[in-house]
Amino acid sequence: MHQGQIQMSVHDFARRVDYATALGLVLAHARQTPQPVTRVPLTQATGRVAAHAVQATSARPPADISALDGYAFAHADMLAQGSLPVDGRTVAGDRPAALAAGHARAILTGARIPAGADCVMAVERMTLGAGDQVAPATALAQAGANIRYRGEEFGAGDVLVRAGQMLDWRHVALLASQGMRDVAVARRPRVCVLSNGAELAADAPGACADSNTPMLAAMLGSAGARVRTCSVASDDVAMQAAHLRAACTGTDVVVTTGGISVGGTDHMLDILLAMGARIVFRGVSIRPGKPFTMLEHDGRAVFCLPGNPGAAAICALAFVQPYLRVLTGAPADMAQVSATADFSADAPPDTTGFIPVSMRRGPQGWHFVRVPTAGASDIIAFSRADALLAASAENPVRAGQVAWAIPLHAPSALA
Ligand SMILES: Nc1nc2c(c(=O)[nH]1)N[C@H]1C(S)=C(S)[C@@H](COP(=O)(O)OP(=O)(O)OC[C@H]3O[C@@H](n4cnc5c(N)ncnc54)[C@H](O)[C@@H]3O)O[C@H]1N2
Ligand code: MOO
Repeated sequence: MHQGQIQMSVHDFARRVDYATALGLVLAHARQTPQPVTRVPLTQATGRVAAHAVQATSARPPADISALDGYAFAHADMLAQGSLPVDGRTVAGDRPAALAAGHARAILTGARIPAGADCVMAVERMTLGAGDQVAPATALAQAGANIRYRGEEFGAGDVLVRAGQMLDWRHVALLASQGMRDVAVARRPRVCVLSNGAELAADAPGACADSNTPMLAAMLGSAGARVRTCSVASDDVAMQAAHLRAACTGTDVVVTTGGISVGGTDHMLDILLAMGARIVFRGVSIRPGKPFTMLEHDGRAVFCLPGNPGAAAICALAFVQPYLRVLTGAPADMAQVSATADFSADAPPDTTGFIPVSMRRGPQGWHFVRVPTAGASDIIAFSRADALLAASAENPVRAGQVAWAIPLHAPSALA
């Protein structure tokens, strides 16, 4: 279909944009479409993005406290008298009475320092003698020793979590230390992944298993999206249109794979245009992934990824993931990794080539090593690689020089 001259001007890739332009358009759209805010319990906050900055409501420690189990006393008294009688015991959670003049106080770790004391020594460094007198068994500690001072970690009003911070156990600990039980976060983007093509039917003569739907659900789900999927094992326009309309219902983002090139069964663009969608860009000068097309439908982003699984993965990593991050208020490129390239690569003019690389630790640090790939349909290259390097005429990869890459997995999975 659409073999005519006029039709081709909409459908072909003559007006494709370059990588930087496409990414800029993707991120600009995300910035003008912020996610609503919701509150989640701290136990469910990992992987969510803080909607606002959170400030400390109280200092930490909230008072001067003992770092040890031992005895608290006035340094000058111990220096003058050599030993001091013990006037009692203070434990964590107490509000201790002031130290009786010329006395020591038994004190436990985390307990408040009684007024009048300015030094703590560990119990194993002191001897307790007749008449409940304590004396240093070793050299007397310095004044101020073994006291954790009020606010030495942070003060009331200090920023504990920045807006846009991806939360994990570190922030959970900080917020819990303030008595907080929940936190305001951006709602998880609701994504529908829709694959299409008659070859996806199990009984098709040349059946092809749908790997794109599970792949993208896994990738975008681990990037924080709430993903639902739909596999349309047909090239029928009416059926695909019905599923695309359903995909748009109740979602923030729609991701399609397949049916976006210029073949006779590539219907995604026509269906979306008929639904009133607007083209943001049609095609990108990247390899693989050239047919990647972005539309906007009723305010939501619709990303049409090529059906070739390797190309679909690259477009999702390079564009959809940053989109989802920015949508939730997180920085777009928080996940880039750098290392020294151990190979050189140029890209054809006006094209950005994506190169899978593995990361190897050498005596001088980490290196990017090229992973062979069969191209746009290749998915095994990704499981042999750790990151994805972008090479262009302006930014060629040069052996011995530092390069930046999009990681394919969490750093803990590095061999
Ligand atoms: N005349 C031109 N033809 C093509 C061009 C071009 O510029 N001019 N671009 C080529 C490029 S580059 C790509 S990439 C493909 C993209 O085509 P589509 O996005 O329309 O994808 P399909 O044709 O539907 O499928 C391509 C390929 O991928 C397999 N596939 C599809 N869906 C899935 C899935 N869910 N899971 C696994 N594999 C899937 C499908 O069987 C095909 O082998 O267009 C070129 N053509
Ligand atoms: O750009 Mo296609 O995605 O190379 O096969």
